[in-house]
Amino acid sequence: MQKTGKKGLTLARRLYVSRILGLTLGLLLVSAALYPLDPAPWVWGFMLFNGLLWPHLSYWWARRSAVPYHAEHRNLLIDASLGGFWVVAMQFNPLPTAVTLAMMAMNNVAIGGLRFLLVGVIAQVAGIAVGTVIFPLTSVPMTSPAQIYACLPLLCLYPMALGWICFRQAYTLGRQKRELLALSRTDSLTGLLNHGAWKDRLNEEFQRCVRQPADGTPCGAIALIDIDHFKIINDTYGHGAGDIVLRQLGKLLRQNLRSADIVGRYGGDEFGVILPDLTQHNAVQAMDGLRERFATLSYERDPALKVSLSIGVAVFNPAYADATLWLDDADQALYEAKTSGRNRVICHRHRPVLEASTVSV
Ligand SMILES: Nc1nc2c(ncn2[C@@H]2O[C@H](COP(=O)(O)OP(=O)(O)OP(=O)(O)O)[C@@H](O)[C@H]2O)c(=O)[nH]1
Repeated sequence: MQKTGKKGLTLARRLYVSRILGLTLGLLLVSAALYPLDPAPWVWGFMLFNGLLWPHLSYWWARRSAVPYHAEHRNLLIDASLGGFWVVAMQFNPLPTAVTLAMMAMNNVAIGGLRFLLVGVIAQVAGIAVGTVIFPLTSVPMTSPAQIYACLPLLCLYPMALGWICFRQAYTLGRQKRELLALSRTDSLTGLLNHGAWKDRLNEEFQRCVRQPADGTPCGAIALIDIDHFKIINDTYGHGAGDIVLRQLGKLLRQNLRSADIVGRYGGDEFGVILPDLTQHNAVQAMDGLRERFATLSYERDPALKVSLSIGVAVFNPAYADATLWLDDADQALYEAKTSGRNRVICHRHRPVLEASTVSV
């Protein structure tokens, strides 16, 4: 993340490194091509400025500008036009010319796609036009063996560096995409799966149960958990205290269930749990253990606060056409738990399984 909030600072930093490398190696190539042409001293001076000072000056310029992103686009156009200029100064020496233009094209297409490639070509043509006025063509130079060697470092190292920069960028984007995906599936208050993500897992679990052979092995159960009189808790102790209760319940669920169990915040004060491979008896026992533990929790901020849970459980039934029917049965059991006095676990089939006062399965 950019701490300053300026758009394009990361791009400017990336270009700073690649510009230092590209122009330093380019300096070697241009010097080798210019040397036999015996250019004026100012040409050598300008070449040294372009190769050694321009990378730092352009970075400083981009950092100081209000929008470094735009400044870097301008800098890249200056790079391209200077490239055109040096091509003429080298009297279109074939290999240095081809390497210079190809490396710049690769740079521009990597930074701004085809559109920027085209704009870069126009800038190069402008640089060539200026160069032609200053350096009229006098010969048709051939590339000497020394000049071929002078081209090799740029030819070999620069594509590798640019490839590495692009790889790092793709890697960072991939990581950020994964982080965003995880965030989009997480409930920010409790850190559990959110409604949509939990329902996706329920559908997956339902499909697994449908595929499971009917050999008597239990497929599992789901539970809907609702905090009793949560509205009164909010009204009496404040919304902040209500949030603490929700977080406590999330923590209790995370810490007391198996790693295979899938917990999510279904919405408001309602939580969903998928309990793979458990029998009805075991699922109800696990939920009742949670209910009891939660009822004993105390709250530092509000010592008088006591909170209970109502829980509806439904085991998988092969007759279900889809996961919604499974969920409906758990919801119906939860409704029964609420209407029959709260603070209890009810398993679907309209039969009270566990109550606060009577623990029998
Ligand atoms: N503090 C807090 N409250 C929430 C949040 N999301 C929903 N609520 C509140 O949760 C309460 C849920 O209340 P109801 O659905 O009426 O249920 P209840 O008061 O628990 O009553 P019963 O379920 O019948 O026992 C509402 O007052 C919502 O405003 C949240 O993220 N934080």
